[in-house]
Amino acid sequence: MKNKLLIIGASGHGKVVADIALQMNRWDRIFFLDDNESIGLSMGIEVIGTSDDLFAHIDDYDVFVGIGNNITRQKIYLMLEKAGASIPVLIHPNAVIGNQVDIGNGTAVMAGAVINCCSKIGKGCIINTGSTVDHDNYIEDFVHISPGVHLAGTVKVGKGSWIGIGSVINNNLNITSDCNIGAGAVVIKDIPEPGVYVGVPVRRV
Ligand SMILES: CC(=O)SCCNC(=O)CCNC(=O)[C@H](O)C(C)(C)COP(=O)(O)OP(=O)(O)OC[C@H]1O[C@@H](n2cnc3c(N)ncnc32)[C@H](O)[C@@H]1OP(=O)(O)O
Repeated sequence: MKNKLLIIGASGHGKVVADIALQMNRWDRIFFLDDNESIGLSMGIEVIGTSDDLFAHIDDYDVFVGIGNNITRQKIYLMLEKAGASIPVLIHPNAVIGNQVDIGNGTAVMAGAVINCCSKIGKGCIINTGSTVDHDNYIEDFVHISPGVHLAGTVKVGKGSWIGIGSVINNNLNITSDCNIGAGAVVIKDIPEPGVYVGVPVRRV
């Protein structure tokens, strides 16, 4: 662990990530990188360069990808991992994490999220504000569980899937990789095919 943190992405998601890092009180200094060169400061935190500058900083900083898009976050995360970057886990102090929960590097757990016992969360995930991930879930890498989502017990969510805000997933279900579940959806059966699913119960669109 380094005493400085560099967050890639200074807009919406990156700011929430920075807020968690500040609340964790673990780093002496926090900075952003962002490809929008017009952003000098975000949340009062200095933007010190663009993604082109990333590898110049890798030895001196812990690095976290603060980008909400699953594909972009995965791409940058894998580059960082390959380069040997130190990538922390960020957990808001007001998240609740149960016993025997395993959380991969590069994952952010936002305020009010609850991850119950024996769940495994992959790397580069977002467990967003006020979502609940109940017991024995398996959330693969680069998944986004949006704000207010409820995953019942023993749910599996495949790599890169995005579970939309306020949706509900019944217990003992598998959602495959690269799915996009719409806002407010209810999933009552396995989803074995990648795609976009909306409604109550969900239908593919
Ligand atoms: C902190 C944060 O902000 S985290 C981010 C939180 N945001 C989210 O979770 C966003 C979730 N995204 C959605 O719900 C989106 O609407 C998606 C991804 C499901 C669909 O987006 P698109 O692929 O662009 O689909 P599009 O908008 O063209 O809609 C396709 C059809 O699905 C319907 N539809 C789209 N979303 C929903 C939804 N959530 N519930 C019900 N129907 C929906 C549309 O009305 C449309 O129906 P029609 O063909 O009969 O007219």
